Order: sequence, then structure tokens, then C-alpha cells
Amino acid sequence: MADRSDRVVIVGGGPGGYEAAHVAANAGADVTIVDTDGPGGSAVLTDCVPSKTLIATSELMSELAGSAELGVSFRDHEGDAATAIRVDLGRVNARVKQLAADQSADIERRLERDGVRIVRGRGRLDGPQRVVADLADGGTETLDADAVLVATGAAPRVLDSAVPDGERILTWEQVYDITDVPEKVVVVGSGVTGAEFASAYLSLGIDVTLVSSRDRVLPGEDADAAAVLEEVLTRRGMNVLSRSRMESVTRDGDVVTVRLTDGTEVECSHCVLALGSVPNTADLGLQEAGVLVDDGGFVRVDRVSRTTARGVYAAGDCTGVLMLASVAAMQGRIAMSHHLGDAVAPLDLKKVSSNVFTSPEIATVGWSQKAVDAGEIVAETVLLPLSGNPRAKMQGVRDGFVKLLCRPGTGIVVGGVVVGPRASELIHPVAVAVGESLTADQLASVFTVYPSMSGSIAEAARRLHRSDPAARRLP
Ligand SMILES: Cc1cc2nc3c(=O)[nH]c(=O)nc-3n(C[C@H](O)[C@H](O)[C@H](O)COP(=O)(O)OP(=O)(O)OC[C@H]3O[C@@H](n4cnc5c(N)ncnc54)[C@H](O)[C@@H]3O)c2cc1C
Ligand SMILES: NC(=O)c1ccc[n+]([C@@H]2O[C@H](COP(=O)([O-])OP(=O)(O)OC[C@H]3O[C@@H](n4cnc5c(N)ncnc54)[C@H](O)[C@@H]3O)[C@@H](O)[C@H]2O)c1
Repeated sequence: MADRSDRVVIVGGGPGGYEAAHVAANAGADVTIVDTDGPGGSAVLTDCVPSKTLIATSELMSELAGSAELGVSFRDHEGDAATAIRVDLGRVNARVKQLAADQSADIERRLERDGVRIVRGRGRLDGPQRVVADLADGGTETLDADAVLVATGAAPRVLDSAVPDGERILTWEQVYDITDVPEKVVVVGSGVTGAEFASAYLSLGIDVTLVSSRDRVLPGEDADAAAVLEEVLTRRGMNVLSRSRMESVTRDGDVVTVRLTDGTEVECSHCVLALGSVPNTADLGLQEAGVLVDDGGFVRVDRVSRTTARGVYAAGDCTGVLMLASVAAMQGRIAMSHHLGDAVAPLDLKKVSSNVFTSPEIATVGWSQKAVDAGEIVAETVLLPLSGNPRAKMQGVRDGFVKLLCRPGTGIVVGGVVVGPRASELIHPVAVAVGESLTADQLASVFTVYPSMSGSIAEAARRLHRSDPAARRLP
């Protein structure tokens, strides 16, 4: 346990920062967060929470689009459209912004209840044990610290040839100011951010083109999963331009032109740029404080979040370890437990579960197929399409699968991928198996509800018990 003489100063109030603040404050330390934007950081105000709130509406629209197969039509008895289903994007985006602001206020209340002081302003290090805050309402404040946590996150990467104007050429932070449904959106970048926005806008009934610099969308994800997603998106009408690099984006009145490096020009009403992120580590006094920053600007940390400067820790996107809110939070908690001398388990990325919130969703945990194919780990794989699952049939779900990876011999489950509706929820039993080193037989032996999508997870685990390799990878 710490006491109030142990001063912790945290720069950045996102999940990396605020989760750490709770740990340190609950242990008795004197904790201050210096933050520019408001508690919750980009995760809550511009990135994770707003995008998933927008996606909640797009999910509903996707379900409605499949309603006819389940016998529900939005037509009167004469066959005329009785109700036109339209999205009111102004209302959706107002809800998004309100929800983000409310969540930030919730986080602020919880921090205050724990006795954490929040200083509005921009922080920078003045040596390893001091933070200077340029206050939002003017002036500066100097905060001495026994431990400093840098959790400043990252910001959208922008190019000089495609400058966002906040109206029609937009970063993902700016899309919530749109009030009218765009006529045609070009999303540039087919990483997780680009894929999520492209999928969401498509579900909202918008004409979407996705500019993908690689052979396929989601180059960092499971290849089988990405193939299913790309097939579904194109089937639903998205124009996916593969192996296409954006050279510039310009605007003339209401028309935005996206020019590709091969000379092709695509016109649209709005362009969303999802070109990756850059860490917020410039002008923070890091190098001067002895904190090593790599060529990409990311703070170098070890698995207990220590930087190269004694007493200075870093967590979250500014470290580039794995850009997820859950990982940022865990890095922050680990940093504080380490500083406070508490028992601490180093960060284990092989236990992280994550989800791409497209339609269908793609959830992943543990070792990947790519690592198996590259010989980094020996594992057996089973892939079971969801189309054979009775619940999926009832719900009209045809796209998706469950993939499990287990060690030969021991049968310990080391990874998994679920593609389908609510894959983010379905991955949990696989994450428990990976986290607790359960065997495929143990996963198979647990009762699942009949009929349920999770039945496919138990069935996939049962197939890993079979000795016949042909049964493992089904078409
Ligand atoms: C569109 C999008 C959707 C995403 N969706 C998900 C998702 O569904 N699930 C998931 O797990 N992850 C998601 N992520 C990733 C997730 O948002 C990040 O991993 C997470 O925000 C990282 O948290 P952090 O604490 O490192 O930084 P941030 O959340 O970026 O917070 C850092 C804060 O520090 C502030 N700051 C910066 N510099 C200073 C300074 N000098 N002084 C004071 N304050 C400063 C910043 O302004 C910011 O408010 C998404 C990312 C994007 C772009
Ligand atoms: N659901 C989630 O958990 C979630 C959602 C969004 C982002 N994130 C996290 O944020 C991180 C960043 O993801 P991201 O998608 O923002 O970035 P990214 O770096 O993964 O993807 C950016 C993509 O843009 C492409 N690109 C760059 N310049 C281009 C150009 N000129 N023309 C065409 N394509 C171009 C790159 O090749 C790359 O594929 C990831 O680690 C991800 O895990 C998570």
C-alpha cells in the first residue's frame, strides 16, 4: 500500500491513464491526471465509444435488411412500401456525441470519488520526476512526482495531399458532425478503422467505396475472416478497390475527388480518411527525461510498462504495443501495481481478445493462424462454418465461422477466431480457454444451450479431438 506522500502524475486521461489512476488512488497514493480533452480520452470522446455507438444503429439497419427472409416486410397488403426505413444521421450523431460526453462525465465522477485530481491542460515532462501543465484556462502548474505515467495516446495520421476540412474530407474524429446522409462515401484505408466505418455506412444505406492498399481488407486480421468480410461487403454492394493507394483528396464545392496513384479518380460527396495513427509524443520532454522513443515516435516500454527512465512508465497507444483500449487499461494498471510494489503479472498479448465491429463481426484471441503458418507455434486448426449451426439457420445467418487452434499432444487451446453476429460476445469462452490453458476436450465437455451459436464453439472443440485431420478443416 502507498500513502498520500506517494505522488503519481499521469499525463493523458484515456483508458491507459484513468484505469491506472484508480489503481494508484485505491492503493492510497496522491494521484493527479493532466489531460487536454476530458476524462476518457480519445477512446471515449472520439474513437472507440462514438464509433461503436454509430455501429449500434448500423447493426439495427443490417438486421432490418434481413427481415424479409424471416417473414417481416415493411409493405402494406397491396405490396406498396408502407414504411420507408431511413436513417436520420443528424439524430444518430447527436446521440453518439451525447453518449460520449455522458460517459466522460461518468468517468470524471468515478475519478473524483476515488480522490483523483484532474488538471485540464497539456502536460510535459521536466525531467523524470516533474510534470509541467500548461493549463487550459491559462498559466502553468508544476507537479512533482514519485512516478509519472505517460498515456497520451495517438492521433489520426494526415497527409499534406489529403488535408481534412472537417466537412467533406474527414478524419474518423470528425464524422459525427455530419447531419445529412451522404450520397457517396469513399473510405481510404482498410485497417480496422476503415473497415468498421465502411461497413457501418454501407449498412446505413450509403453508397460506399473502400480504397484498400493491400490485396485484401484487414491485412492484420485472420485471412479466412477477412475473406468472409470482403465477400459479404462486396455482395452487399460495396465497391472495394484492392491494391489501390490514395495519392490525394481534393474538394471542389460539394464534390470530393479521391485520386489514386494509378491515376484513377473516384468522385464522392464525402471522404473518410483512416490512414492509421501517430503517437502523441512530440514536445513532451521525453528524450530530455531519459525516455527512449523509437523512430515511429512510440515510447519504448517493457512488459511491466517501464520506460528507459527510472520512475517513468508509459501505457496505451503512445507505446504502440497493441492499440486497444483494453490493452491500454491493462498497461496502466500494471504500471501502477509495479510502482506500488504490488504483485504484478507482465502483459501477455497472447491472452488479449479483440473484435472488429463490422457486419459480420470478427473476434480474435490468442495465437493466430498466421503465426502457425509462419512456424512460430505448432498448432492444429479446425474451422467450422456457422451455416451448419441450427440457431444460425433459424436466424438467417449464413456468413461466418468458428476457428480454434490447439496444441497437438496436450490439446491446449491457444487461439481462436469467431466471425458472425455478436462475435465479440461469442469469443469469451474461447478467451477463457486460452487464458486458463484449458484443453479442447474441456471446452467441448461444457454444456451449451441448444440451439445456440456457442454450440459451434463446443462442436469445433469436439472436432479437435478427432484423429482424422480431414475433419479439422471443413469447407
Ligand atoms: C475509430 C477507432 C475505434 C476504436 N475502437 C476500439 C474498440 O472498439 N475497442 C478497443 O479496444 N479499442 C478501440 N480503438 C483503440 C482505442 O481507442 C485506443 O487503443 C485507446 O484510445 C488508447 O487509449 P490511451 O489511453 O492510450 O489513449 P487515448 O484514449 O488516446 O487518450 C489519451 C488522452 O491524452 C490526451 N493527451 C495527449 N497529449 C497530452 C498531453 N501532452 N497532456 C495531456 N493530455 C494529453 C489526448 O488528447 C487524449 O485525450 C479504436 C480506435 C479508433 C481510432
Ligand atoms: N474494434 C477495435 O478494437 C478497433 C477499431 C479501430 C481501430 N483499432 C485499433 O487501432 C489501430 C489502428 O487501426 P487503423 O485501422 O486506424 O490503422 P492501420 O494502420 O491498421 O490501418 C491503416 C491502413 O491504411 C492504409 N493506408 C495508409 N495510407 C494509405 C493510402 N494513401 N492509400 C490507401 N491506403 C492507405 C494502410 O496501408 C493500412 O492498411 C489498430 O491497432 C486497431 O487495433 C481497434
